[in-house]
Amino acid sequence: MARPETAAPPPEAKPLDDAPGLAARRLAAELIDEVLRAGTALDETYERLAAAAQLEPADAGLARAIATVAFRRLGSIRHAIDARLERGSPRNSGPFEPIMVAAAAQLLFLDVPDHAAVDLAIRHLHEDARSSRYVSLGNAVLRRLARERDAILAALDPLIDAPEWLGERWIRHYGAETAAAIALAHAQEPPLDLTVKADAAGWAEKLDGIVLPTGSVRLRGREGLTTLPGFAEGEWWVQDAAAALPALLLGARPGERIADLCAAPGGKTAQLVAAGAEVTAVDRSGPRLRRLAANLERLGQKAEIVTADAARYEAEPFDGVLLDAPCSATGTIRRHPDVAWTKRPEDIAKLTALQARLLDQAAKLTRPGGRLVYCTCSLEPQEDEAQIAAFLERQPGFARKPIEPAEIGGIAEALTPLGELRTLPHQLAGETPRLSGWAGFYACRLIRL
Ligand SMILES: C[S@@+](CC[C@H](N)C(=O)[O-])C[C@H]1O[C@@H](n2cnc3c(N)ncnc32)[C@H](O)[C@@H]1O
Repeated sequence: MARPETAAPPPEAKPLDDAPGLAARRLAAELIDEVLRAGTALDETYERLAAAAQLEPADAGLARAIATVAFRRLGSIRHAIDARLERGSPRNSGPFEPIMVAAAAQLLFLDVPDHAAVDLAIRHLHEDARSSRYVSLGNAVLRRLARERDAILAALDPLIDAPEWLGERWIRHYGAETAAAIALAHAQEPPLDLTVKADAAGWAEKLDGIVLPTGSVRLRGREGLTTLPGFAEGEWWVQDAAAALPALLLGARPGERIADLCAAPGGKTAQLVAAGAEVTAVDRSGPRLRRLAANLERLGQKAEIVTADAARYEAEPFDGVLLDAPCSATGTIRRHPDVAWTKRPEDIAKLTALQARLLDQAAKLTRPGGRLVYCTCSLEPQEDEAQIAAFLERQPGFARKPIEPAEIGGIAEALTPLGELRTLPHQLAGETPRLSGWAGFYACRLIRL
């Protein structure tokens, strides 16, 4: 009798190399790979992958720091690697590229000892059969990067840290000099800005910060946010200084009914509530509205929260409407450097169409005599100045109410000739390059005649 066939036992899975620091590098390379392939935001990818990897907080933090600097300097990193790969990037090499990018980010831009960055990358390349064929190549390139670091850093051109199509648009819209200044600002880590309920000077002193001309508090440090005085008490929230301007420009007064469309996670809702308005916060994302609700709870604030597509949301017209429209977010690249590499030119056209629909609905929700502020965190005029020009053609019952320099701390360079807000990342000089700049924001204030 033939013996029954028994399946061969599965090959024993090789235990993962547990060299200290390797798990952090695995997560960093995975983050770089996934964000570039799937086009998902680094923040949400990190939350998902870090939870699955179950790393020590220090390792998870290091992985995130490596991935963030890798996206901030991706053009420079790729250029430095490619220049040392004589026959180009090897094909079918599995995770070779993200491992090399993560290692180069450490060698060129982070305070990591060279031997740790190189040794861990080599161990990592060994873990995948496809990349293990290129261990000697990877080793040679990384050692050259370490040896030639000073020359590489001296020759950096921040403009290549944005994809070519994006850099070209900045040059077209703002001129070569301003485009270079924007790219240089993006190369710096961003400062931490707070919007305070009251007593900016007092909080600046307690938290070692400076009061910016627009009223936000900019901290000199960046550590331990949730343990700082005033966090648990809900006295302030984190919000880029430029992002704090659109809600101010609406000029909400106590008791006024204000709609905040596309409100989550609620930085601007909190400002409107703090001004004493009765706020209805509308967003189509349930999870993001849950974050808004949690943020308001910490701040001890209340607003009506509505989950809805704002392009179809109907209600009794409001005294004021703030529309913080979904956009390409190219004004936030300094804070979210992955944005430069996940957005595509075709996204801008799609977003422009959605913004127009949202604007038309926002117009219906504004009472006669009421104000409508439209804003985005985009550097693209198509989403901004041109969007409003087209809106005013369609809606002759609205007119611009120009913004005065005094309303934005006297920073006249952030206003267009038509009195619209156009902040750019290189504006707002501070004590050091890291403490300078703000996000790129656009806002236009309209009134319904
Ligand atoms: C720029 S963010 C808003 C930031 C927010 N205003 C703040 O200050 O914290 C854009 C928001 O638009 C929301 N959104 C996108 N399309 C929408 C739509 N059709 N209706 C309602 N909300 C939308 C997104 O869920 C996202 O929360």
